[in-house]
Amino acid sequence: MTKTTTHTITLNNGVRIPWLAFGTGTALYGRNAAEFVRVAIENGITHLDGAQAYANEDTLGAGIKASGKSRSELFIVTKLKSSFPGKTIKQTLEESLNKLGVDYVDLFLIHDPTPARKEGKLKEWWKAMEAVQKEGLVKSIGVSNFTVQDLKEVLDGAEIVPAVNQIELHPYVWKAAEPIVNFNKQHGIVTASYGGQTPVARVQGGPIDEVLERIRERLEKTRGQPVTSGQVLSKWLLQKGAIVVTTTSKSERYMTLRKQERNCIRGFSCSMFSVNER
Ligand SMILES: NC(=O)C1=CN([C@@H]2O[C@H](COP(=O)(O)OP(=O)(O)OC[C@H]3O[C@@H](n4cnc5c(N)ncnc54)[C@H](OP(=O)(O)O)[C@@H]3O)[C@@H](O)[C@H]2O)C=CC1
Ligand SMILES: O=CCc1c[nH]c2ccccc12
Repeated sequence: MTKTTTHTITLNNGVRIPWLAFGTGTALYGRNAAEFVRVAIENGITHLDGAQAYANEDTLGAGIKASGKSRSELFIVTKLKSSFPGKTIKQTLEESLNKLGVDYVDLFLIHDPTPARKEGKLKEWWKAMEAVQKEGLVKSIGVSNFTVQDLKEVLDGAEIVPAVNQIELHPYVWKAAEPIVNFNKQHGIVTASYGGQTPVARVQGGPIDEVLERIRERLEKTRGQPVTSGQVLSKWLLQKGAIVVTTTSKSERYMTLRKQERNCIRGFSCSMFSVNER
């Protein structure tokens, strides 16, 4: 198997997380993700973003198995679903591990603070997250869609600071996201982004199109090779210090994703990143 270069960010517990992740939600939600995941891994992507709510952890697991990659070469994420009546957080995680066919995940996130917030149970949920990390079922724990207020509540009395807060991040939500990104940074929490391609994938014709096009053209000229608006958006995320969780349902875009990582990082010196061979 060929070795690939992976750009990683070091989390607050010393664990290294690959900067680019392949997501199994949105386009792949509830679908058989196996072949998409296998091909993503074949194209050098080692960070796989799943969730209990995506209803496809079993096929994410099948794709991982079919890739032939050893467990230590992959970074597997899953997220706690919003509601799990009659079960404990640990039980839902054990079900995920079973479906994924692994005995630990690299990162386990609380997907959505809303239900716990409503019931005043954010601290209780976080205690249960800390417990599964201590038991070795997950290497790192974190959160998703958490506001500054949610984070403050969890940090008050936490034994383990969340390693990651995965949030929607692109220029159209920057005003709302900036305080969260800053708070994450101040507390050693790595920001992971989703929805980063929104300006090209979902809101074409918006006010930043012109700026994106200007930057794209300039980069294309200086690099002497094609640059896409999507790459410009990923570079924007990189400059904010954010992990990029993206996805595609089209095989022709896999190579672009990998190229996107190389092109985004090349020529951008950032002490946050380390490069390692896998
Ligand atoms: N924590 C959370 O609450 C959430 C997490 N996520 C995670 O993040 C992952 C990615 O989320 P998502 O919001 O889809 O990510 P992106 O914003 O990166 O969007 C990916 C989508 O953009 C399309 N796309 C990519 N490039 C282009 C282009 N140049 N022109 C037009 N369309 C393009 C792809 O379509 P195509 O298939 O045609 O290539 C794909 O469907 C999810 O799979 C999930 O794992 C997502 C949402 C919420
Ligand atoms: O991951 C993105 C979609 C999703 C599924 N469940 C939740 C809960 C809260 C926010 C987003 C999502």
